[in-house]
Amino acid sequence: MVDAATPETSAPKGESRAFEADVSRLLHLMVHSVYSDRDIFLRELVANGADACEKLRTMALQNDALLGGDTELGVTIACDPEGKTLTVSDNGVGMSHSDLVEALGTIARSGTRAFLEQLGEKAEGSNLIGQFGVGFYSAFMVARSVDVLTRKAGAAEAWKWSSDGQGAYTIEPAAEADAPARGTRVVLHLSEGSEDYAEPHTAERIVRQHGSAVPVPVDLIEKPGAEKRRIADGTAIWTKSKSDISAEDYTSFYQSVATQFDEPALTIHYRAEGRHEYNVLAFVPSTPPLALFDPLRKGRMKLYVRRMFISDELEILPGYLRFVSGVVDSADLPLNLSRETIQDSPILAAIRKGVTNRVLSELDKLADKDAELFGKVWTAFGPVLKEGLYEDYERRDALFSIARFATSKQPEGGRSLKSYVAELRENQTDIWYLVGDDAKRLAASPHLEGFRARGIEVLLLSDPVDAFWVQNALGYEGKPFKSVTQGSADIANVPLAEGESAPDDKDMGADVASLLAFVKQTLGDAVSDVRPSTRLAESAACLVAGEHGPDRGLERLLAAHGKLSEATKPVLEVNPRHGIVASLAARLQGGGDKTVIEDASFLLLDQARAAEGQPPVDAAAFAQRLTRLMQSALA
Ligand SMILES: Nc1ncnc2c1ncn2[C@@H]1O[C@H](COP(=O)(O)OP(=O)(O)OP(=O)(O)O)[C@@H](O)[C@H]1O
Repeated sequence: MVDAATPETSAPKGESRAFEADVSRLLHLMVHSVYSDRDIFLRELVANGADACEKLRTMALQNDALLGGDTELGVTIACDPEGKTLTVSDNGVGMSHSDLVEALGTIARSGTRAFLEQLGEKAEGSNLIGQFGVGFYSAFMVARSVDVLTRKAGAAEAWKWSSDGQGAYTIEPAAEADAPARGTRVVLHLSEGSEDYAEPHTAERIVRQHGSAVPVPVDLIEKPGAEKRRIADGTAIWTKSKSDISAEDYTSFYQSVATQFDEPALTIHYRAEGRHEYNVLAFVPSTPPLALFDPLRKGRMKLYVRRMFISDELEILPGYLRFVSGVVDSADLPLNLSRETIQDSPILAAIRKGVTNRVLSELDKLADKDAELFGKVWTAFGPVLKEGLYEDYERRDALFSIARFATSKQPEGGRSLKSYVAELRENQTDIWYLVGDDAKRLAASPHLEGFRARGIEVLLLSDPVDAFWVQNALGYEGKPFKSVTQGSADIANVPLAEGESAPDDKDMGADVASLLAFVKQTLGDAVSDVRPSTRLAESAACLVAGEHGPDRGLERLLAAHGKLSEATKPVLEVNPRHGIVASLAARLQGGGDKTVIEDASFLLLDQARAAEGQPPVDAAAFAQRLTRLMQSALA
């Protein structure tokens, strides 16, 4: 919220200032934009005017003198086809000198920053503008120069900001005759080829398309001297009944409130009644918003109280639902509370709980009703929703119910835990999982062989957050989660699938047992143990974590983030029935030169690491060993 009447003590007279470097870059893009839907600039300016009105309305609750006699807040668009200008005015909160410098010389919006980052060094990405909208600066898509005349509510002085979008702008005191009594007037001197925007029917068309999104009335003045005509009534869409709202109205409101340009995948509109009354209109996008993985995890819900905008900074939905945008309008919250007091209010807590539960249950319903659409939502937001599995114990079951996974049987994803559990194999007591950072590598992991041979399905978890929730989740429907790379895999009781065979420790002859002892001695400190595996069918060896240490995938993740002071030593599991193992065991029994067996021991370890996407323990030694072995094989 803006501070109302900050006195401007030592504001300089006329001065020229350079734009922040990023603004210049952005403006360059705007001016040279080839983006075809330039209409968005008007929508951005009208939205800014409406925001300014709402800010003032909220501030006036504490200090009604700010409104003075001018209490009907709104936005006016004035066309001048002859003068080739288009003016968007509001009688909202206005800007002081420092507000101007801050707001119109730098980049404040996180969305705009993200847009620039997304663009990287490329300049040709200007078609992205349309997808994200870039606020005030989009005016330079159609204007060769822009004047902003503004007077902050309650202030005596007014300011004029001007720029041709070429790297600098000027600010000077506005002539009293030019200045609005309160609020902001943005005058666009239209550039060649954009003169059509000075035509009243163009402005009217654009506003009508998006009018239901604007929470204050919008008037049109068709030409200088003409009467105002109302073209949007400013009725808040969420207070209307569903039957009076068209799909287009919902979409355009969504696009404006979410600053997204896609269709919503899910629209949630309802009125909660009972102990607390509030209206909710919330949307799940169909494509991920920018800055989705911003560490601040800022939400996108706005709080209104009886149609009065209060804040878009309050946490209404938990961080893992930060992709949901929309509005909550409470009938019960007092209007004169500070943001901090509202944040702690029990009424907001009740709203938070109600809306969170509702969003999750609507997602669950969508999953039942339209699996394909839900699949898209899960692909876009699953990694974010899964953060809830880690941090929202209370709703873990609700989240488990909507979560979908890639599994060894269904690597393309979309498997629910419910269906996993419904198809457990005979004697299978656990939900098995494999964690890593690469879905493809997981699907090809040797750890899965023994599970495959027994028809046991394994969840393949490749999102960064997976390693964390799965470690402290108790289980699902009484079945614990168990890592296939940790501890001993007691799956021997699960019968083999038809035509499959898999090793078990009983398969191991005394010669293999001596080989494993030799390998262990050779590898020394590099491993904590070497033992026969029930996990493997085709591969010769794999690495697993001890029973109590972190899972292999989690350990790699912690190490990558510098969160592991000392790596634990893995266990090397060897397939006792593998051809290599049998030959090595025979060679060991036969006595003679042990170099080959030593080399092979290290190579077994290194190739098990490679299967996990890890480099060899010692790259130079690895190369020498491999060369020696190839030489003797080729000799
Ligand atoms: N008509 C106006 N009245 C008062 N302040 C304004 C007006 N237009 C712009 N501003 C100020 O300029 C800032 C930047 O505007 P811009 O449209 O670029 O982004 P934004 O409105 O903050 O972003 P968003 O659309 O995501 O809310 C605004 O936050 C506001 O402080």
